[in-house]
Amino acid sequence: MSLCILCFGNLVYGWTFLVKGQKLQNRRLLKLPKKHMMWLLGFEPSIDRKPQRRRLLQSYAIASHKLPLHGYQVHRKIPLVSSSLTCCPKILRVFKLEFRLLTMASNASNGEHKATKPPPTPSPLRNSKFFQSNMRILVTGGAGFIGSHLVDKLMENEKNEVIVADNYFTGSKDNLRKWIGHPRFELIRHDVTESLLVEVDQIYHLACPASPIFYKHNPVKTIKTNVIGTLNMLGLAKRVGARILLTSTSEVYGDPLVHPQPESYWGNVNPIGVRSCYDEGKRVAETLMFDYHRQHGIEIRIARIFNTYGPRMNIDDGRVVSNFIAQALRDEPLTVQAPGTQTRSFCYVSDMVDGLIRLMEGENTGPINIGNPGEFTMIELAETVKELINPNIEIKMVENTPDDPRQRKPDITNAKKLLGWEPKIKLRDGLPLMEADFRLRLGVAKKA
Ligand SMILES: O=c1ccn([C@@H]2O[C@H](COP(=O)(O)OP(=O)(O)O[C@H]3OC[C@@H](O)[C@H](O)[C@H]3O)[C@@H](O)[C@H]2O)c(=O)[nH]1
Repeated sequence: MSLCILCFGNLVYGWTFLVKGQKLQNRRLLKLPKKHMMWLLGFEPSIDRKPQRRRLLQSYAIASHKLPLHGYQVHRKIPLVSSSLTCCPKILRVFKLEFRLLTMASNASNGEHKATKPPPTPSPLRNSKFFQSNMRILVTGGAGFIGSHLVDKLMENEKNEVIVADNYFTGSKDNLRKWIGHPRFELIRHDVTESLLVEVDQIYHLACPASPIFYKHNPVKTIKTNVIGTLNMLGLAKRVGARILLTSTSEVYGDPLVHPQPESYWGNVNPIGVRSCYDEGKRVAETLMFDYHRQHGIEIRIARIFNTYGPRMNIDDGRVVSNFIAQALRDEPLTVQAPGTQTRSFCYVSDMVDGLIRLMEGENTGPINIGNPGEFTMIELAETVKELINPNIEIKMVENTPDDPRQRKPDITNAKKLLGWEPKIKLRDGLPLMEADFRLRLGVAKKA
């Protein structure tokens, strides 16, 4: 592999990698400190203002003789192996990153899903930030249940700056109160169905109501959020050259006929049902992600999230775990929706966040299932909540809603193999952690 750099004075205008006969080119303005330029060129850069001489003499190219040099002069060859660049680690970092971005276009990133273009050039800001090893990260839906836990984890890294965009439809500022005012944190009231202009390196795109009662409340808005919201975030990723992760859902499998569900299963979804604003919406969002990847080279990641629970879920969120815990604490009957034999697999939120970050940081586009394969019927879940939280409570069978999936369990072979991820927290250990948070928020003390 060899590298050709076009530069003038201490400004680099672009570079070309030659790998196995293939050229990977990028145009990018990069200002390097003089000492780095000297190291690259092997002599001190000088600027000659006369245009012809500028082209012939002072526009230096460092290249293999195999590369067409567009009329630039060859000064020396640099084989791009670590040993030749280790003396200048900052430059090595920039070109390694650049090389990774460019090879993405030529390598198959997900089996047959090949990008036809290299990823868009990251903003100059991102470039300079790599010298400080900083990442500016946008989390849409960051005031929500999973989003706020993700923000906590990202903020633990002192090199991250986090921007949250949330319209507070289901999220709450309260979930982020410990970060408000922090110099590395910014909170914007923003609806993703409108475009957003920010300079970021990574986008975690979570924004969308996730509880069936909320997403069915305004289905047109839900599908707009999934389709227009994802289009807007992909447009942003394209403009600033950011990597984008979509939190898709196990609902893309609909009422699955394959059990457990591997990522290769195409699903069994009702396209005109009451849940389709969400499940079909997320399916379109996945399509958009892959089309932007194939057509524009955008770096994408897709997580298919299975049922998740933990502290900060909305108390009256309507989902089964939050419902059962709130009911148990309020001494109300646990409402099992008929027939009660339908199954779900519940993942504790810290495991979920860990999986999302691994996916973002790794090299696989996905889609990858992130969920806990421990599978329970709703009757079993009610009995567990009763046993752990309130043994005197009644379990009551109530009517179900249309199109409720009868079974759901993730096949996490890919997550284990590709991300080295698997959940650590069992349902019986996670429920008491959520109970403690609900007790605090409901003001219900534990009986002695
Ligand atoms: O009070 C209740 C609430 C729900 N249920 C049952 O519990 C099961 C789970 O329902 P939930 O509302 O918690 O969530 P669902 O599994 O239907 O949807 C979820 O799927 C995965 C995620 O992407 C989403 O967060 C959410 O859409 C359903 O079978 C439902 O009928 C009850 O038995 N009692």
